[in-house]
Amino acid sequence: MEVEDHKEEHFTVAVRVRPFITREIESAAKVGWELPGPTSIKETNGERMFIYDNVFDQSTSTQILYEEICEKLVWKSLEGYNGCIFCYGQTGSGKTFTMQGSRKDSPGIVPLSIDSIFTYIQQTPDKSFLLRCSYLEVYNECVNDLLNPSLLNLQIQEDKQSGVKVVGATETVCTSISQVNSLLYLGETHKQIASTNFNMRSSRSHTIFRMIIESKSRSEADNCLNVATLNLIDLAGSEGANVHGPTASAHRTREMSFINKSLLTLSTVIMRLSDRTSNTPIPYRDSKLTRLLQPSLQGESKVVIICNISPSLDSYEESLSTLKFAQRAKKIKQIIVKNEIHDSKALIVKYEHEIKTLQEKLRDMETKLFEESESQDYNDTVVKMELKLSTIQEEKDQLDTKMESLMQDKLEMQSELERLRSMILVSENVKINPESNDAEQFTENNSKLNDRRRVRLSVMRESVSGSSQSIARVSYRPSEILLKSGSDIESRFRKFPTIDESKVPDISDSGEFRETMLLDKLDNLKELLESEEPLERMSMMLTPQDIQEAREFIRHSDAHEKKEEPQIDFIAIIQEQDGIIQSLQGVIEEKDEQVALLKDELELCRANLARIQKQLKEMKNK
Ligand SMILES: Nc1ncnc2c1ncn2[C@@H]1O[C@H](COP(=O)(O)OP(=O)(O)OP(=O)(O)O)[C@@H](O)[C@H]1O
Repeated sequence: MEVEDHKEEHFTVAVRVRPFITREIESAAKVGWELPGPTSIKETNGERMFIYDNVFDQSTSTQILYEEICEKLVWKSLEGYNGCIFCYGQTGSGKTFTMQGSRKDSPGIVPLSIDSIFTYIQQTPDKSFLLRCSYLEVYNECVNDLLNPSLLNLQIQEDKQSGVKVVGATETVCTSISQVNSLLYLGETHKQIASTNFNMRSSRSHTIFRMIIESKSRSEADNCLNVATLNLIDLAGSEGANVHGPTASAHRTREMSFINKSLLTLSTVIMRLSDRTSNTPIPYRDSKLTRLLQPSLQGESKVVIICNISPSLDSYEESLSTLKFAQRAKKIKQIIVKNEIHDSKALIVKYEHEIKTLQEKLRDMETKLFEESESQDYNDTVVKMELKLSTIQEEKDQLDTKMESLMQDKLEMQSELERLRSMILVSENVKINPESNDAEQFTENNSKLNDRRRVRLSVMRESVSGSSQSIARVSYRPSEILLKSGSDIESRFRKFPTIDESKVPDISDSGEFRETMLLDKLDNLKELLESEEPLERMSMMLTPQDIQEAREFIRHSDAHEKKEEPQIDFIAIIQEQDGIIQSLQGVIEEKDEQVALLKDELELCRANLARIQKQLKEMKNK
């Protein structure tokens, strides 16, 4: 603690005379006091005159009063000096009007102080502040929390370090004027108010709005911290028996006796403090009010007392008593000290430390997030998955197309089968007469077929000798199969012996070929059905064209050699092909599942990436 200039200071004491109110005007009350100057007040019907720091007449607004005697004290509290402002006076003399006022028409000292505090903070960029507010009332000698009505009869504790403290009282950290005003409003709703003969809205309790102001230089070099308490007190008014009339309830009488007792104790404390020659103990502990005011009254605070009086002669005695109280208070001197703290117990230091730690954590997290979002691995994974997805999608599309064409082929084969069946029936039952017209027709067809056979053989030979790059159909020898495929399938079948063209028998003369060609193809087809590769299996499928060609070829040879056409099991072929179609459907379904899974995974990856980027962006904005 540091003594400011080591100078003694008096309490600042001012008197405020309110205007006549309706009740007084109606009773044609006479003026009891006149104001000869800005610091003096004199009896209208006598010689008594009192001098104070300020005397405010009926026309002075609370704003002027505040600027004259309160503003400096509030500023001082922001520099680390405790401050206490309270209004004293008889009931209905204007204490609440002066302390609270009305926000709209005539703001009181409390809202004006709050404005000053925030203006000061705004205009002091080299310091940081922390503001905590509490709002208490002393009602019937019980300390109640006005910010939490369930907290009643709180205990007052006193220790050397933290001074007088109300245990468990709500302390709210406030960061804006509107937040403090909300607290005030909340407190007002819980305050004890009743209607009396003197005041429609009479305060039945003493209320203490307390702000604890921590302030600290923002310079690293200066680690000194100031903590000040600003108490803004609206006392209940002293009351005579006439305040409630002869029919006063026990409840009101009890309230009145508590109010008067505590005010009397305050009066005694002020009297003892003003008489420095006396060694009599000061009875702070005789009332809750004086216990709470003790730190301010015994020398730790700058104090401003506003004594409110009615101008009416009818209230002369009460006003005189108030003026005498003010006169005693005026004599009190004290050495004001600035509260400087050099340890880290203050909340602002604790919070600053927490902020620093959190900022460091945030920076770490930001770096991690940045690294992760920038990580090649992560992006690679996304790219790889996208690629995989598109490959599988392509494969699936390819399979879909093949599937469609297979289905089409199957339909054609079925219709061909029907046609062939009818033809087989005809050839079995009907003997062909070579002399007939039919035979002529047959011979003509036969020669056309032989032409086709020759063309076909030359294509086959060309293919086998490698002159054709894209082989539509490859025939190695009669027992080999007919293939339609791409180069991979082609190479797969290069395992078959390479053909020696000179040894290729004349197809037209080969009776074996006619019978075995389709059967071989069927055998190969069966063998390849075991294959793992659906595309290869599919490529081995017989097309209706294959079947028709083979059929015609066989029929022609049979006719030529006058042999019976071999019975080819087309139903078996279709069934085999159905098997392939089914297995293909299975593969397509698998692919569908894979695509769906990959899409989900990719979505997740993208969502994660978006989330990380968003977090990063928010952190950067902060
Ligand atoms: N300076 C003033 N100008 C105009 N009206 C005032 C002034 N002071 C007080 N009044 C009016 O006088 C009445 C009583 O004032 P107020 O309630 O502030 O008295 P009080 O001292 O707080 O009374 P109590 O001790 O019973 O609570 C109110 O109607 C208030 O509006």
